[in-house]
Amino acid sequence: MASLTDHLADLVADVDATLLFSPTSSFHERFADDGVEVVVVAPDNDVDAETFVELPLPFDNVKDRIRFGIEGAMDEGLLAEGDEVACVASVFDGGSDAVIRVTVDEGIHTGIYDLFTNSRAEPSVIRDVFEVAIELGQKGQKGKPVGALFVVGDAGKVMNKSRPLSYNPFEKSHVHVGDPIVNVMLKEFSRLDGAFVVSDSGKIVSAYRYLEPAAEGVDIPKGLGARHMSGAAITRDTNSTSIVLSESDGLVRAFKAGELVLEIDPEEY
Ligand SMILES: Nc1ncnc2c1ncn2[C@@H]1O[C@H](COP(=O)(O)OP(=O)(O)OP(=O)(O)O)[C@@H](O)[C@H]1O
Ligand SMILES: [Mn+2]
Repeated sequence: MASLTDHLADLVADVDATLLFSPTSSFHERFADDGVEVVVVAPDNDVDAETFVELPLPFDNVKDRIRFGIEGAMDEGLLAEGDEVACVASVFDGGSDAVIRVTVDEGIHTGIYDLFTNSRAEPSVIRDVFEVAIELGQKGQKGKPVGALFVVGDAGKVMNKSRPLSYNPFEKSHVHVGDPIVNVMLKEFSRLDGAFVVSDSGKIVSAYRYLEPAAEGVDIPKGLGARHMSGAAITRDTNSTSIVLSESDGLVRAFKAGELVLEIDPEEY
């Protein structure tokens, strides 16, 4: 046991900050007089933490969750390059069951925090679109895998860089993503070709859009096809964010400024 205890002591030695992921109140209180910066990362600030980073998605992938927390804390000036951080998180459902030590550096920065907080679209809109894409990835359309492409934010410009493949079923309607009925409609229409265009505030502007962004210089992982390429490229050509569900590998990916910033397996949610 001694070596295990030593290892744990090493893990947390001389850290500059502790990140507590979704702590209970009593657990959080124990850190009050610790003498190091404590940052709570959670969906809500139920524990009234002084320094708090809001998690918009549960991020089942612990690396993504930690990246989100660290990038958020960096953005708020709580952490800086070179800092040593102890992250206390739950990997299984058993409360705070893991301690992970991370050195803050550029390598950890994927833009995952930026994706939600510095997009033109409201963070809740990005989250709602993610949720639709994740659900669609879990269930498919009538049991069959489907793909879908959502371009969120800067809708006017996105419309200018695209053309209709057919009649727009959302023409003149004023419906918003996040509304349960609308989410059912989006899933129905995922059989249609092309992209959904969603405004900054979450209004569904169009379905059936064929995107025609300039794709030169867009560098996305090899093996991804036209849906992903056009979805990535439009985010360089406009101020939008794309959320893409792949029909072939079932993953949900997000692109911003022409780059892949997040990859989620819906089966893990
Ligand atoms: N430029 C585009 N704009 C909008 N939608 C597109 C565009 N190109 C392709 N798509 C849509 O993507 C669908 C799949 O195309 P493709 O297989 O080349 O993409 P992919 O990136 O491999 O995606 P998947 O992993 O889902 O197969 C097409 O049927 C079409 O609906
Ligand atoms: Mn394909």
